[in-house]
Amino acid sequence: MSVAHALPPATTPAAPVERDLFRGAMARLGAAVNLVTTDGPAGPAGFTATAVCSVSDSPATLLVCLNRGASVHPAFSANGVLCVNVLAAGQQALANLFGGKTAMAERFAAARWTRLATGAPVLDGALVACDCRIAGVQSVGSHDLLLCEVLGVAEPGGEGGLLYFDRRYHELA
Ligand SMILES: NC(=O)c1ccc[n+]([C@@H]2O[C@H](COP(=O)([O-])OP(=O)(O)OC[C@H]3O[C@@H](n4cnc5c(N)ncnc54)[C@H](O)[C@@H]3O)[C@@H](O)[C@H]2O)c1
Ligand SMILES: Cc1cc2c(cc1C)N(C[C@H](O)[C@H](O)[C@H](O)COP(=O)(O)O)c1[nH]c(=O)[nH]c(=O)c1N2
Repeated sequence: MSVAHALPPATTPAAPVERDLFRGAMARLGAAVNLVTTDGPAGPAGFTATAVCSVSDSPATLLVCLNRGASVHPAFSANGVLCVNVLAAGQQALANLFGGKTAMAERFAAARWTRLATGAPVLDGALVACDCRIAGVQSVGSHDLLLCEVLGVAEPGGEGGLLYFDRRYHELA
C-alpha cells in the first residue's frame, strides 16, 4: 500500500486555532527552563523563558522569544545584549521569581551572579550560560524573536536538568 493511501485526506483550516487550544497543545511540548538576563545603559533585567532554542552553529545563534508586553522588554531592546542561563535541577524557585510580577531588585537579590564579555548577568549554579549579542529582531504576534549571536559559553556549576512540561517543573537526573 502506498503512503498516500495510509493517510486520511488533507483539510485546509481557514484560520489559526484559538488561544486556549494552542496553549493546551504547547503545555505538552516540554522545554528547558532559562533565566534570560541583560545589563547595560537601561540597567539589569531578567525573565524566565522556555521559548528558547538553537538556530545555527555557524555563526553560533540562539533564538529567544520575548513578549513585547513584558516589563523587561524595553531593557533588552536598549541594552542589546543578553545571557541565556539554563537552569539546573533545584532552581525552580528562581524560575518562579523571574516569571512573576516581582520587582527586578528582588529577582537579582535571590542569587549570585558573575559576568562574561557582554556584561549580562551569569547565574552561579546554572547548568550552562550563553553570553550573547542581539543580532536581529523580528516581531511575530505578541512576541519579539531575538536572534542572539553567542559570544561566550560558561558552565557555572549546576548539575541535572530542569524541564517545564504539563504546566509543572520536572527534574532530570
Ligand atoms: N512563550 C511564552 O511567552 C510563555 C511560555 C510559558 C509560560 N508563559 C507565561 O507563564 C504563564 C503560565 O504558563 P503555563 O504553562 O503554566 O500555562 P498556560 O496555559 O498559560 O501556557 C501553556 C503553554 O502555552 C505556551 N504559552 C503560554 N503563554 C504564551 C504566550 N503568551 N505566547 C506563546 N506561548 C505561550 C507555553 O508553551 C506554555 O507552557 C503563561 O500564562 C504565560 O504568561 C509564557
Ligand atoms: C515557566 C515559564 C516560562 C516562561 C514564562 C514564565 C514562566 C513561569 N514567561 C513569562 C515571563 O517570565 C514574564 O512575563 C516575565 O517575568 C516578565 O514579567 P513582568 O512583565 O516583569 O512581570 C515567558 N515570557 C516570554 O516572553 N517568553 C517565554 O519564553 C516565557 N516563558
